[in-house]
Amino acid sequence: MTKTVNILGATGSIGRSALDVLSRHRGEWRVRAIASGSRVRELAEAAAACGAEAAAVADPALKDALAAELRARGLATEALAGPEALCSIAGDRGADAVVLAASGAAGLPQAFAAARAGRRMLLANKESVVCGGALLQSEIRRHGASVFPVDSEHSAIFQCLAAATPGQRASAVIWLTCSGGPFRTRRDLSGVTIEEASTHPRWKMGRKITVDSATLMNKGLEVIEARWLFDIPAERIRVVVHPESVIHSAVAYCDGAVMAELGVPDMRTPVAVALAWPQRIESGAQPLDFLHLKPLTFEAPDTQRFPLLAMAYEALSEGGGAPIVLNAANEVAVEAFLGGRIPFLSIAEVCRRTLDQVHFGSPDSPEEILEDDRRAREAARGLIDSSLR
Ligand SMILES: NC(=O)C1=CN([C@@H]2O[C@H](COP(=O)(O)OP(=O)(O)OC[C@H]3O[C@@H](n4cnc5c(N)ncnc54)[C@H](OP(=O)(O)O)[C@@H]3O)[C@@H](O)[C@H]2O)C=CC1
Ligand SMILES: CC(=O)[C@@H](O)[C@H](O)COP(=O)(O)O
Ligand SMILES: [Mn+2]
Repeated sequence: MTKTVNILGATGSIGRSALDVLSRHRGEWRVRAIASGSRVRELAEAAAACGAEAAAVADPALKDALAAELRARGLATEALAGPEALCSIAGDRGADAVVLAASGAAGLPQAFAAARAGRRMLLANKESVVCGGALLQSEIRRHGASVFPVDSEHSAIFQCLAAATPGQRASAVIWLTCSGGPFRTRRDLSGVTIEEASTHPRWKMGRKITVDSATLMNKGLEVIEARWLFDIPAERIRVVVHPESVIHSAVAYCDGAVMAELGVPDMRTPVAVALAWPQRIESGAQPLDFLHLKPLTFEAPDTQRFPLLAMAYEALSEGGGAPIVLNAANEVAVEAFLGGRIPFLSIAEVCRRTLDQVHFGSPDSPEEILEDDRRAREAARGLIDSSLR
């Protein structure tokens, strides 16, 4: 029987990878609804390509523009708009799975909606896991939702942990691999340009996550993401720089065995794993050829040049609202960097100062998380504005 899927963030890098994988399995999967932030033309084009029944933009003011784009393509796709429409798509009980691939904390309400509706969650939006923390995980458990990580490292860990018993997990150590980003070997980061920070050495991704990879904040977010997705404490999550990005992460067991997942860097693989698990389906990714592999290398991360990785561990250890504050400050700082308002090195500086200045207890609801997020953003923006004066 054909299964149905909804995709949040359908116009983005992950969304397009998901649509590509799905296009290879039209007999088994049908796209029911898709959503994006504000790019209505791209969303209508995606609707035309995948035949979605409904399409939604986050910006409520763009509903008519979206409807016009859909009409212009002769589509009967229903046009929806606003944050509630996106949450309805995320929590749609008529869909067999939902891809959560919006960028940033904007994806948090959608993750809670999917969790509360007990959905099969194909989860790429790491910021919702970072900000949602224990609360999101408890909602997932309470409502019987299931999470299939799409982030490449977490997909690898998920696969490496698949056969582990609770006892084996209890002492397992996670090795999160990290490409090192574009500045792995660059000593002086003071003159980094927007273009340099927006070019990843291995992966083609959205702008925000690409800059996060350049600061190593992406790895910091992924440490926090791993802590919650796999219920493993930070002390047993280690980061190793592996510039070739062939090993996507590994799990070390107490008997010395290390399970790793390898492959060419192509996000269609983790999307296909999440979509089909426990089956395996064609993703379109090239096979890995061991006979033509260059040497695989490893080194320790440099937390002096890349302080955001250490800051993420610190936020985890502080607990409460600290991960929300760090994530919010980072989103504001990356946006300011991409807008040419602050230099690259100020991203970490803004995060450091916001983390020192803003403290919240553990939130009790998604609304409280969003309020903490809002207040942390305000503080980070204040710091940026005062530094520019
Ligand atoms: N790209 C990758 O390879 C990987 C990405 N991830 C994670 O996946 C998520 C998506 O990343 P990526 O695809 O690179 O990002 P992109 O910037 O390429 O795409 C972001 C998507 O989110 C949509 N969007 C923007 N604002 C909102 C909103 N308020 N509500 C709903 N959707 C919105 C965008 O719509 P619009 O086009 O209209 O702006 C777009 O479809 C991030 O959390 C990232 O960390 C994780 C691992 C790898
Ligand atoms: C593809 C993916 O999952 C990204 O998160 C990727 O890992 C970024 O690479 P680095 O953060 O290791 O540079
Ligand atoms: Mn990743």
